[in-house]
Amino acid sequence: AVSYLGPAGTYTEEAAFLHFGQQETLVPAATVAESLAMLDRRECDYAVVPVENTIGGPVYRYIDLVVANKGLRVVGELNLPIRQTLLALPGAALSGVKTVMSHPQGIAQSREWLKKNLPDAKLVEVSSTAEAARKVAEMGDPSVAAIAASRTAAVYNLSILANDLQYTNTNVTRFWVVTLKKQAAPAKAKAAVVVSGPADKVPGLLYDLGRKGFKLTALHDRPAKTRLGEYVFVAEAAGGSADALEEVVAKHGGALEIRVLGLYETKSF
Ligand SMILES: O=C(O)C(=O)C[C@]1(C(=O)O)C=C[C@@H](O)C=C1
Repeated sequence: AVSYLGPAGTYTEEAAFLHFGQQETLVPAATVAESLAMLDRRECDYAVVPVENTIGGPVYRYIDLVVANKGLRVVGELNLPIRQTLLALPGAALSGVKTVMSHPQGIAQSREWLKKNLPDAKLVEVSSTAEAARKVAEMGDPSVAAIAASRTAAVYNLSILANDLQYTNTNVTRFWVVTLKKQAAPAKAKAAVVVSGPADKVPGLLYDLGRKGFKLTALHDRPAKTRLGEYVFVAEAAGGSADALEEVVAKHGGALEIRVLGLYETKSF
């Protein structure tokens, strides 16, 4: 089974379905933390987690949760185009909308549209886009709207008041598929490594990764919570081999603490 940030109708559910199809049961969780806890409790084998969006940037809360659980491995990645719609009760009018609810990323992606079309609306952050839609249906108040996927309208019997709220039509969210299970890595893949230590030791590591065929695709710095100048970096790089990665990790493993978070293939939709 696969856990995802629920309820039914989230983008994470769509990503999970695109990755696993009918092969796995999809199980909604109230939060990403809860969806990862389901792996610890062996209730699910995999979890799908949003990690980055074109407009909203990295979802640090979620990346930190994945990194904090040292047994987790990234075994897959999906890039999913995100088109945001405004959902409300059937019969509701855009001019009557006073409150807009969504996941923080949904609000961030729609900020320009909201400023132009609903400048006075109160913005309320909830746990997911589908949770916002579910709440709109439950409240039965036509002045409350949700930013969510168009397909989510049908899940909660809502109407679409507006389409394409996202700032750009190249809006994409990146998801990781994570697991506690041991799984064979593909021969040539994208790699994610968690690197802890002083910042000045990192360029050497990145240089050697590049030399060995890994093209850097992302670099995140998170607080190590030890002292200023020390960080937990998450570096992602594509195109190298497992052997080359092992070599580079061995070379730099003295100056830095390096953990391979995963070797995985990327699917873009
Ligand atoms: O709320 C959802 O529908 C989610 O799946 C979460 C999430 C995210 O965390 O970025 C996923 C894709 C979109 O960028 C908006 C929200």
